[in-house]
Amino acid sequence: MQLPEAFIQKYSKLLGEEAPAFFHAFDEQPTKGFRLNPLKTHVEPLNHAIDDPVSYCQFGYYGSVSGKTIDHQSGLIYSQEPSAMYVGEVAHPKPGDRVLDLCAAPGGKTTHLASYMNQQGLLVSNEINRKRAEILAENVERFGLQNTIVTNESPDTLEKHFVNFFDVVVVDAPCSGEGMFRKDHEAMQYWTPEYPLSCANRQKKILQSALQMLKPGGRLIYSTCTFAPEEDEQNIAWLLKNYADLKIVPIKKYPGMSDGRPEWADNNSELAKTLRIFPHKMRGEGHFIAQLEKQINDSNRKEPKLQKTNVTKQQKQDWHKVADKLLTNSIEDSRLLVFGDYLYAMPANLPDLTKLQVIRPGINLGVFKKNRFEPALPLALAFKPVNFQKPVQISEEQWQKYVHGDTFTITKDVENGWHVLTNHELTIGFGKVVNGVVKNFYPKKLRFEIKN
Ligand SMILES: C[S@@+](CC[C@H](N)C(=O)[O-])C[C@H]1O[C@@H](n2cnc3c(N)ncnc32)[C@H](O)[C@@H]1O
Repeated sequence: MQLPEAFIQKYSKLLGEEAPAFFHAFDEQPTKGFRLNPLKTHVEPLNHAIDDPVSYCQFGYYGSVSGKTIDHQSGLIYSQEPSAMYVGEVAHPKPGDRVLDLCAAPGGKTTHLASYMNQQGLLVSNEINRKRAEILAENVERFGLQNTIVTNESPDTLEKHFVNFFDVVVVDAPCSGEGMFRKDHEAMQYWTPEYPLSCANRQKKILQSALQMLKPGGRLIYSTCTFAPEEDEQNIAWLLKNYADLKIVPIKKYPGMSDGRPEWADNNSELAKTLRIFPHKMRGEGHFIAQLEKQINDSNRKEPKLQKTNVTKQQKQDWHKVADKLLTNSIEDSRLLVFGDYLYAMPANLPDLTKLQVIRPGINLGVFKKNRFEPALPLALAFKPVNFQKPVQISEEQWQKYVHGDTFTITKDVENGWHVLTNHELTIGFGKVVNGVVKNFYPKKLRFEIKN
């Protein structure tokens, strides 16, 4: 790969003897990987081998993902570059925690963080870019997350709503993406010698907001997929100088992982506790990770007002008419929230969202049409087959028709009405059965064709 000349000069100087091996790694194939979704691992993948685990990630495997498979469509797997998997592993929130993923699209870290939370607590997954936030919401829904809301805010707006609120904040920062060069050659086109510094300034602003939202005793996980010291050790050095209440928490280093480089910042030896993944030392594209803790102080912590349900009597009736026949356990009415024509189930104890741009305030349960309610795909994906009454098992051939948007026939003894469709013990979506024909409600924008 033809790396920019200034890049070669910079890293020759920084890495010395190690530099040739580092540059050589850019000519190797990128490393691919995926994580299994523990919310759905009552079954093994159908279409992907899990014989090459990533040693440092509980859910991670090496291998590439095919999107047009039951594994992917059902949310059983999520494609993620292996070194990025260590960010979620370091963050490792507990069920019940309040967690913020501040720069979240397309959702690699969010889905990973949720994997430890077992649908409990609250995960706020935020993305500043609207289009990317919509893709993030799609991935959150595919993964079946019940405790996650997706917001589309700038960090400085978000910070006003969640002061000292979160147990864990992840800042997977927009960066100069030097670790992406091998995977995405275009990333190199943006690179100039000045680019890392301009990214570092933007990252400092994001970090300032992140710290406002972190509660005393909480942890901040900062990561980038770049090698640039300006965005990595130098930003952490800046934090330590400017925030007396922050301390670095060491990160466990697996074979091949490297210490952060104090000499690439202000020589503060604490910076060695941060972590670097280099592509010439491990099977991965490269990452920088730092973990910091906000010391306990006596700052005032005011609990925010909670979001109240706003569903009308008629809407409640329309929802229950469908839900009572579809679900084995009901969703509490106090969690129902209407946004436009859509009905959502909020996570428990959700703070008031009135002034925020919200893409998804919880599970999208469905849409109110004139005098009726139509269940939506995310409701099917958020639960297991056992959580639905009378699930209908479909074959792989029927699944292919379903994801293509076609109607298909099933045995005539299946009752008319809404049914969750399953394959291989995984929920796939909803179909409306009318006299042995399954009407297709798979969202148009997600449809795809399998060419045999
Ligand atoms: C490295 S990507 C995040 C990847 C994501 N965490 C994942 O694992 O899938 C950084 C994200 O930050 C967003 N971003 C860009 N400028 C931002 C800003 N000023 N504040 C917050 N986020 C920003 C980008 O749109 C991008 O989606």
